[in-house]
Amino acid sequence: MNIIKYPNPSELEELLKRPSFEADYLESIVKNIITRVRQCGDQALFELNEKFDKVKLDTLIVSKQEFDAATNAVSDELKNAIQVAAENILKFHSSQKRVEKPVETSQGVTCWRKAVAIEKVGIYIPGGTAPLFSTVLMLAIPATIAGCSEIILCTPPDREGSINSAILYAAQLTGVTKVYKVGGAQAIAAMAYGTESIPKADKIFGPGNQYVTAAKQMVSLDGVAIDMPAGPSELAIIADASANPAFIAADLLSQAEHGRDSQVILFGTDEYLIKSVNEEMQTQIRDLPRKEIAKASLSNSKAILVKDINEALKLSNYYAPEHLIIATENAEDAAEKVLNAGSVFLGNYTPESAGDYASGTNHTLPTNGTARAYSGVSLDSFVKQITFQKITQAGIQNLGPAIEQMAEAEQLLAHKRAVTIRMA
Ligand SMILES: NC(=O)c1ccc[n+]([C@@H]2O[C@H](COP(=O)([O-])OP(=O)(O)OC[C@H]3O[C@@H](n4cnc5c(N)ncnc54)[C@H](O)[C@@H]3O)[C@@H](O)[C@H]2O)c1
Ligand SMILES: N[C@H](CO)Cc1c[nH]c[nH+]1
Ligand SMILES: [Zn+2]
Repeated sequence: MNIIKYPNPSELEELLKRPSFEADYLESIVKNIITRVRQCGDQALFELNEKFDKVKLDTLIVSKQEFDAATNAVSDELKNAIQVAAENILKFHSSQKRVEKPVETSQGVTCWRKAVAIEKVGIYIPGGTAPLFSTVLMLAIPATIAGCSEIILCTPPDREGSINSAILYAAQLTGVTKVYKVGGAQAIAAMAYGTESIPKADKIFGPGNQYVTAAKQMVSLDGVAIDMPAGPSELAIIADASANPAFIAADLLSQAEHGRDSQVILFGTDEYLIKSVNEEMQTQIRDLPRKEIAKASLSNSKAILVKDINEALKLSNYYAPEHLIIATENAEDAAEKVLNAGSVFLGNYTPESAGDYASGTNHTLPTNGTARAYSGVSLDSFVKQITFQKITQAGIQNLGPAIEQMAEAEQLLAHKRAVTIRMA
């Protein structure tokens, strides 16, 4: 990783730039894909599967036999691990349920709010470079807790036309209704507009590469809701001399191995630590099967020497990482000053991989600086909050004059009459 010492504020924008495709190029490719799916439905999906995933299919839906075979193919050890993760994700997301009490805002006027599940949700499970079955748990478990009645899933097939067994096992375990063999921007378009085989969803969830993320953003302009832009993985680490360089190197590599366009940033207060982390990474990368991917993403990454923890926090808040590890003395104190991040990991024994798989928090998180305003997926993502109100006859006498005044001032006299007629 490139080491940068004490950067000037004027250099920050360039220094902390994310790797990305040229926007016009990405937009034109994704727009074409969406248009083809809207015009030709399943036929376009079959053609795009051939073009991008090199597989010729004659049906998109996963059959019962395929689900059964997948359940048999997953080892007991992996099933047990999935169970541990699923229980923690269930516990953490169930704790997010809350019931609000009705409020009498004025005498005779009662208002309340109720969370109601989004009926049809579409979840995208990445499968281009790695089959992310953990993402099935992260999306389908909160959808099930919320009570969504239809949970459909799209994921790219391999060259034999199969879906990874653990993805199918996790889908079955968590109540996914149907699974379809299609990936990329075409899967997002199919769930947004519907095709002969794939039903239209009310909201689309899930991470993916830049094509998937751009497609989600484009279809969201057309009435379908999306969770957030959850693109290529990112990790920032704030570390001081108390951090363990081998742990830090392992964490940086863990996100670098996701994809060539992943990015990892180390903000260190100690030059010796930064050097040791770099050396450790060179050793640890050697036996990684995905070392070429990790190397490519490390070329987009940086280690930045800063004067102190406050400076590191300032830069991290500016960068707004998807994940932030704080490996410093008194990490909890530093955490109080985090303003922008998707998910934060504190201390020396909290690897980011814990949140990716099994601690309970959600790993579908905002990237590309959108953590400045977006939250990661949670139970709230799968419900809409509907407000209700009930006004008694005495209540309308009480509140009516204020409404009449305001309606008259806005020159909306039919609004005024709807109140006056009840007060007579
Ligand atoms: N932010 C998060 O919460 C989060 C969580 C998990 C994973 N991720 C990220 O998700 C991404 C997964 O990416 P992936 O590529 O492995 O899988 P993916 O499933 O997102 O994308 C694969 C699909 O991309 C399409 N595609 C490939 N090349 C194309 C091209 N030239 N033109 C048009 N479409 C093309 C293909 O249809 C293929 O099916 C990684 O970047 C990872 O870092 C993010
Ligand atoms: N780190 C990814 C989110 O950026 C999530 C993930 C899934 N599997 C492994 N990691
Ligand atoms: Zn990960």
